[in-house]
Amino acid sequence: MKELPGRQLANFSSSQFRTRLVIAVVLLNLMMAGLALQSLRQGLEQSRARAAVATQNIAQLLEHDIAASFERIDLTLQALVDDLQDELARTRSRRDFNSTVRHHYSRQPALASLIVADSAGTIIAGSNLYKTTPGLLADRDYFRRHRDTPAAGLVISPPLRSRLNDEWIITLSRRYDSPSGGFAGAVIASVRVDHLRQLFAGINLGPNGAISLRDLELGMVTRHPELATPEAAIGSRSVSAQLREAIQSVPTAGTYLASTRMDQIERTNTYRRMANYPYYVIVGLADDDYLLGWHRELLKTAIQITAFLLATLTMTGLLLHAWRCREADLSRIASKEKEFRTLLDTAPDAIVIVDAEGRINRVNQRTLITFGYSHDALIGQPASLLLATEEIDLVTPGQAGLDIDLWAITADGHRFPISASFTPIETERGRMVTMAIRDISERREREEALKLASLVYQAVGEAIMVTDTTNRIVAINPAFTRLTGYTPGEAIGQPAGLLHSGRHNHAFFRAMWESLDATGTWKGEILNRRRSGEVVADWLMINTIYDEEGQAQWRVGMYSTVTAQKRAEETLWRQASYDVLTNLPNRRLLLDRLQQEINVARRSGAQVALMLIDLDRFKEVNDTLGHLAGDQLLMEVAQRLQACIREMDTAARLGGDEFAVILGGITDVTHVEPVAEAILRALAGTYALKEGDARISASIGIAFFPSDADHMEALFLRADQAMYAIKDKGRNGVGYVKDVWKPTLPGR
Ligand SMILES: Nc1nc2c(ncn2[C@@H]2O[C@H](COP(=O)(O)OP(=O)(O)OP(=O)(O)O)[C@@H](O)[C@H]2O)c(=O)[nH]1
Repeated sequence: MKELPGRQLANFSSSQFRTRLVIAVVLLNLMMAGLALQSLRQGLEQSRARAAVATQNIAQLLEHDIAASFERIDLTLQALVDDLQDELARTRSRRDFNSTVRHHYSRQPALASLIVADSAGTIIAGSNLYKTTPGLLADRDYFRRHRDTPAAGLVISPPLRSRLNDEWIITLSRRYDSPSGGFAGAVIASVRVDHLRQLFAGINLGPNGAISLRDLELGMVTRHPELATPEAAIGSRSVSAQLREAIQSVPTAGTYLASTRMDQIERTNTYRRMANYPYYVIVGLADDDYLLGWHRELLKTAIQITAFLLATLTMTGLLLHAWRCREADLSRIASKEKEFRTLLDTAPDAIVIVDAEGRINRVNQRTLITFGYSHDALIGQPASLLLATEEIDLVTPGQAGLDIDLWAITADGHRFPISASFTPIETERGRMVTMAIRDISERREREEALKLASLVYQAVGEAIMVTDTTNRIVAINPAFTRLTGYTPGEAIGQPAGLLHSGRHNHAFFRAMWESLDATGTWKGEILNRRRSGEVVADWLMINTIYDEEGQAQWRVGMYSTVTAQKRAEETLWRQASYDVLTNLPNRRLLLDRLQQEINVARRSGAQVALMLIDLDRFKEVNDTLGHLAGDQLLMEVAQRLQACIREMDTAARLGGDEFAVILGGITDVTHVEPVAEAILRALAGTYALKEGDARISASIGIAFFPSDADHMEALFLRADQAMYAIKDKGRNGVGYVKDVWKPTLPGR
């Protein structure tokens, strides 16, 4: 048989599929994660780039602001210097410059103070109240610089503690000269460091942003936000290594990433050295602030990636489950297909499945063996190829469901009879017809043989009766009707005992059945009763027909009439076996039957009872009523005896006034005594003889085989002894062996 496509699908390795699926899902997830990471990295870089640009812009802006502010202050200082020098040239004397100073100071709101010192460093004019302590500023670096270097120009100090109010300030100062050109003093503008810090505070750099202003030695000038740490103190040169490296490589401006020692916050920083002033402006945006959006993006991406992972895992799980279900289905289909193929191939019939076009779609092994084709040679061929009968139409629906005897033809042209049955089946490929073909050659031969046998059976001269296992008549032939007078209607269904004459005892039939059971045959003479009532001796031969399991199925009895010779033999036999006076079996036949019963009892385990019966004082009958009366009484005794026993039991006359009875097949010895008592009673009744009434009694001795004796002669002896014991006791009674004979087993 060809394999179905389902089997090929089932062969596709499921572990291969699972591995590929898992690899694909893992790769897909890795790809998604890679893309997401790439996008995040780009986002991070863009954010950093934007932060760098923002800090650069702010640093530039601040530089301009501070420079503009310092320039304005310088212009004020220069204007004040001009005014002072003009005044000194004009008056050649020192005068009160306070009004001039305050005039200029009022135009500079950024200034903490504006003061004028003379050549000794003593403040001589000021925007605010000032100390007139002589030489108060003489030790200031910027003052000494102006005094010693006429061309010093604008001098900007590092952060200082104001000697006027102790505030942190930086000073911008210029020298002014006397009309002779000598050093006359300095004008000094103070800017509160805190003022600069407030300038920085006005710029929004986020919660963690920072701006600082440092001098060229990187000493802290001011910082926003303020910190109380030593690193953030004015003058502190504690800066990150990254800043030092960046300034070393590019002193003018640059951007770097670092976390400061003072607050440990990671920032993108831009430093910028001011063009005309000794300061670095450093602007830092905290990563946490400017990456807030990126962090949200990161979270969103992580959620998306996780969702994608879960979705793909779920999909994979569902797919694997579906695959497993499909595999289970395929395996079920494959198993069904295997079952189906096994069924087909082990079927005793050739089975051919024919499609709607009448072409062979599928066949079993038996078809190939029966028709002698190869599988491939049959598939696709018209189904009529197998049939020798042309007119059968396999396709027409009406033909399906049909059982019909046809002729088939093998590959080598051999024709043989078949029984074909057509059954329609609906398949996914449309309606098909299953054709089950059975080779009936043997059946045909058997039928022919039976037909012949039947003819013989009908025509034969011997009477034949067939019985079944229940011993009922199932068939008779015309010769049987001629012989017995029974028609088939009267005989068939009746027990075989229909023919019994009642002349045979139990032992006769038992022997017959034993022979039939052992050998299947029996033959002998049997007294049969005709339909007319006449009893006739027939010669019967019985044979047994067995079924395939060896069990008896039929018994065939053949009857033939007993011939004259057989009749003569029968007469002789009767004379030798029966008592002439009483017509009871004589001693010889009795011994025969006793032996038969003993044989049966040996096999069956039952008991046999032998009764010896002797009439009491019979001589007196002879003596008083005459010998004929004695004969008559003996005949009457015979009849009374027979009336007391069953048909299968035997009553015999041994001679004189001695009789015997055999009771066979005894399973319970207590059943024997009532029979013996009945015989006693029957024989004791009055005998109405021609010569007058007579009364006698009898003495009975009973012995059992095998309990009293293990063979016939001994059995006889024991019964005789039991009988004589009764005679001795006074007659008219029943005696048993056990009463007279104490068993001395085994030598009884
Ligand atoms: N009428 C007739 N008598 C016979 C026949 N055969 C034997 N007898 C007689 O039967 C008698 C048998 O007698 P026994 O059995 O010896 O004695 P009994 O009178 O029966 O006494 P017990 O047996 O001792 O009770 C004898 O007289 C025989 O002659 C027969 O065929 N016909």
